[in-house]
Amino acid sequence: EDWRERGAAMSTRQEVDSSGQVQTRLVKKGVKDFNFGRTLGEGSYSTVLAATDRQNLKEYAIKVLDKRHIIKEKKVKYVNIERDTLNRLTEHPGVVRLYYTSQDERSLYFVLDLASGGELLGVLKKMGTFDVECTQFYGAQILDSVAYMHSRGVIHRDLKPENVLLDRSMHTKITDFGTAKILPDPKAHGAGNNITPGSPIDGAEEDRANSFVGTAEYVSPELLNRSNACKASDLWAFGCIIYQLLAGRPPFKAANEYLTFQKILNLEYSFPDGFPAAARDLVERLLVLEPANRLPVDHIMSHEFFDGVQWGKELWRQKPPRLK
Ligand SMILES: Nc1ncnc2c1ncn2[C@@H]1O[C@H](COP(=O)(O)OP(=O)(O)OP(=O)(O)O)[C@@H](O)[C@H]1O
Ligand SMILES: O=C(O)C[C@H](Cc1nc2cc(Cl)cc(Cl)c2[nH]1)c1ccc(Cl)cc1
Repeated sequence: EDWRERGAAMSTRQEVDSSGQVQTRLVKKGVKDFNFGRTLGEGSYSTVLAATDRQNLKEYAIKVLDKRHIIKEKKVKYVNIERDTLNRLTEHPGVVRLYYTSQDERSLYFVLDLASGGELLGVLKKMGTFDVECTQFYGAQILDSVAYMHSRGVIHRDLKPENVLLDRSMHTKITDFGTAKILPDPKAHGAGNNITPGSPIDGAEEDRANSFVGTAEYVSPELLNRSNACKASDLWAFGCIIYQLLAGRPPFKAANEYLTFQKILNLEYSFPDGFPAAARDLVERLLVLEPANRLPVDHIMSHEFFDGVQWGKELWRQKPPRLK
């Protein structure tokens, strides 16, 4: 049955019922069904541990959050947005998959895909810069994943090499959806309020979640001009990432956030000598102040810079180019 396919989330228990019959019950897995391993990393409100499912020996990443800390730091909204967003994005190889959530009296748990290759940022720092072939491949995987998110009505709002993880075969897995925006579903008119059941939030927290601004170097001008993020905001960040993979540094970087924001609003950046022409043309069509004038996803996919890239399933089956 389908629960076997979703094996990660369910396990069976043998129980004797009132008439003495042995019953096989389907129970949702708890964290006690896992052997916890090494710490993969720490966030401001979370610890991520490698864990092995004792039953099927599969490896996962489990993100553990302390309930008291989440509530004290007023992050309940973010945790529930992360859960709601990940629950909408389960059908793409380029997005970290959430198998299920769990909780006990002290903690919340996200049981996620394990991305054991670390962050793209780490690989880039080790390499210095990527060559065109690697930038094409990793750029294409990130773009394919962003296209999927947008098709599911999700804007990431904090795309950056730090949030692009790598799995064991060095394919990308985008993570960190706590600050994502879920666009109102055009079909479901007035379907209830948008408060997730079981999440005590107040208006101030709601406003904070909406007024979120991403990481300085990748934030789009419209977000700095106090207007809301749109899908094109993720494409601005994508342009910054393509530039950074080839140049080894993001296009807008200054001594402090305020000066970085000024550079963004004045579109103050330049290309290093030798920056490949096709990549330059693509970046120039993405780092555009007016969101509506940025290249849309399908035009990016057919841009000269991505000539030769096989989009769709093939992109996720092929061996990544060796990082040299
Ligand atoms: N699915 C995963 N597989 C492997 N490592 C992961 C996974 N998810 C997160 N990590 C690593 O664990 C660390 C903490 O991630 P987490 O999402 O908890 O916090 P963060 O978003 O990095 O930090 P902050 O909450 O301050 O933004 C990160 O450095 C990340 O590289
Ligand atoms: O079971 C679900 O999926 C819904 C719950 C909702 C939920 N219960 C919470 C309790 C606390 Cl104390 C804090 C938050 Cl953010 C809480 N969010 C939940 C549990 C675990 C996680 Cl990681 C996210 C959301």
